[in-house]
Amino acid sequence: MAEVTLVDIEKTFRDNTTVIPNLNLHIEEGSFTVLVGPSGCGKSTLLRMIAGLETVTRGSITIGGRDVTDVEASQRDIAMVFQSYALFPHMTVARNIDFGMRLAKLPADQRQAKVAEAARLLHLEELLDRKPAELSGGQRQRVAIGRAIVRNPGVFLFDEPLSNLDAALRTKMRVELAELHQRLDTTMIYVTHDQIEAMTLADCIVVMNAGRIEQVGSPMTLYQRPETLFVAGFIGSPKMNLIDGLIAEAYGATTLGIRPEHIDVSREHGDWRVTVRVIEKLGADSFAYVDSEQAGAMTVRLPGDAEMATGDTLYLTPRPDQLHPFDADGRRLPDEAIRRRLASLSLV
Ligand SMILES: Nc1ncnc2c1ncn2[C@@H]1O[C@H](COP(=O)(O)OP(=O)(O)OP(=O)(O)O)[C@@H](O)[C@H]1O
Repeated sequence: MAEVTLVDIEKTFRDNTTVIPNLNLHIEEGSFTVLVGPSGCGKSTLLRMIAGLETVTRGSITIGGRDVTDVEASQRDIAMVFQSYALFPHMTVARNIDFGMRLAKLPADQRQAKVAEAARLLHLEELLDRKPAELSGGQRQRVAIGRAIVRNPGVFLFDEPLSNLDAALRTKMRVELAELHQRLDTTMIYVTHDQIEAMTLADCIVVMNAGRIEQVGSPMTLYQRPETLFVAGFIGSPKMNLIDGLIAEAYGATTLGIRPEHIDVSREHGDWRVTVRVIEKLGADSFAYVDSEQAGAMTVRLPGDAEMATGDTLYLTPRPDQLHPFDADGRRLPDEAIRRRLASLSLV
């Protein structure tokens, strides 16, 4: 188990594109940290630099207190699991898991015990004699994780390990990964562009945008208190409503955010009169996509059994304590700004 610290990291590729200008990050020992952000923001590059598969242009990386900036990947006390599994097709599951330990010339009895332990942890006991082609996608990914586990690394690195799996299997593997982290209690750093994966797996999320860190925090902190407009729009599904114009200005903001579940809905009265454009029924909840003259297009959460139809008129009232005000640079305004405004409206 080890902590990871990145200081003043810059990455410029040989063609002179700077993908990461200057990044500082401390990853706690034993944490499950998820790097999340849109395609091309530099998540994989950052992970590969921690792994030692990519050099850093400037700055330093320490793992478990040891400066590994110029240390080879194999000597960094890490194990990496890729999206593509990278299994040897001609070897059995047991041989695949055993491979690194054979190379390292560990004694046979020790290797056997470790393969058996990994197989037990990952529910692979019945499959040890099969070849990768005889396994499902989820089972192959478990073998790849098994190969990482037997190395007993201080840090596990995962690069979008579930993105080749179908939705049902992804959910199952997500739960298994969370359990694995609880059992092993090892630092895990996980790259994904899927914010649901980030919210459910992480105890710490790092939101990246164009090579910079937007915010670091627990899933609920990012959800309840996004510090930037980018994080507000990125975390949460369906997305937070972001309202510009006069309504935002009335709160001293350039943009006002309100989540679909934080809007009270009435048929008789409220702040904004809206027309229902589309209703999406998901069972437990429904989402209404509505249009209003004052606030533009918005999404509102309703109970699953709400009787509602396209063209209906509704009145919406945002909950005052759930508003997120942002300035013209996309930075969150201090709470006092909104409290003052609400006080002047006698809402609090
Ligand atoms: N070897 C390279 N040379 C030049 N540019 C590169 C190289 N590798 C990656 N890049 C660029 O660096 C940027 C970040 O890539 P990276 O793979 O880290 O993004 P990502 O956030 O992981 O994206 P995705 O979610 O699509 O995998 C991209 O613009 C990419 O084109």
